[in-house]
Amino acid sequence: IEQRIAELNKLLHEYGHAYYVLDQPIVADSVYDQLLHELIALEEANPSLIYPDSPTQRVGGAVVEGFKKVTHDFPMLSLSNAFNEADLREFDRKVRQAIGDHFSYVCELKIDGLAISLKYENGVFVQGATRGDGVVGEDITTNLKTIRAIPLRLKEPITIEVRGEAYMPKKSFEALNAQRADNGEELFANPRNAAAGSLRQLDPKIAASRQLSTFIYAIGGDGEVYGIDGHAEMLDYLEELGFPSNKERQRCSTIEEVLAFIDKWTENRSNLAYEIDGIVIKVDRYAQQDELGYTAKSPRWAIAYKFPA
Ligand SMILES: COc1nc2nc(N)nc(N)c2nc1C
Repeated sequence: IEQRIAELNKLLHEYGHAYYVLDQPIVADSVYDQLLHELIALEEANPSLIYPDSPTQRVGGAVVEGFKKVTHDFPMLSLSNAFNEADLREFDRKVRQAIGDHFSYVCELKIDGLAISLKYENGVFVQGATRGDGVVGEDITTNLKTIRAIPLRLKEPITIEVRGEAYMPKKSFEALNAQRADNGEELFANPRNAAAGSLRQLDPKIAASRQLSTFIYAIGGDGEVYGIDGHAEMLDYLEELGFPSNKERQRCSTIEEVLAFIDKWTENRSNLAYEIDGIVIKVDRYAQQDELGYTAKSPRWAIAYKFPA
């Protein structure tokens, strides 16, 4: 029995990662479901053999009375905004004034969801929180556990805090609103509101039914601690650990390349499976980010270009 339970945990972890994190299923849903039901049955008969990170534990949480407050170990940043080419060129001018011309940007899609922080101790997911005011957020661990793209255990037993965007894919949003229309319920205005509403549910079973996902885009604290000296490299490392990160990121050497990336996604964003509200541009290397530093509330080494509303 122990051996079969261990094998099922391993298989379901691998299949789940491929499907929910890499978006590259390796078995049919029916196979996954069949194995999951076998594990549920074995765990019911042998509760002492339930692994804490078993996929059956994702929707285990009881209904909570409310969400307790959490002070982030590392404050969650906010990005300054750019609305047009002139803003972007001004940002680029300031960067070059501070660190010269030998650097590259990393451009990423700005997912239209809500910011979350995930804490792992020795590789195990222990706490998840909303951004709140950047310093104090709300503990929504039980709801975040229901997001299959969030690994319950990392590939390495490390202690790390990561930040990302929780979001509702367009298809899930359309299905949810169709169902609400049938039930005569009020519709959600957009996927962002639907995602926020889902993660504020006191009953994790409701959050689990909303098919949310996430992309991880940063860590809390100092990347050099992990022997990594740039953001692009950090995103690759986070993927190796088992986190989902958005693959549409691109290194750009000049603001012209950044503008081209923005044009490309201004055109193509309707083809994405999720909504984006802009493009985030970051200076890649940590040493150069440190040189640029921060204003009172946001980094000088990054900017968020917002699409026209
Ligand atoms: C470094 O800080 C940040 N990085 C980000 N990256 C992406 N892709 N999207 C965001 N919304 C985002 N937000 C912040 C505060």
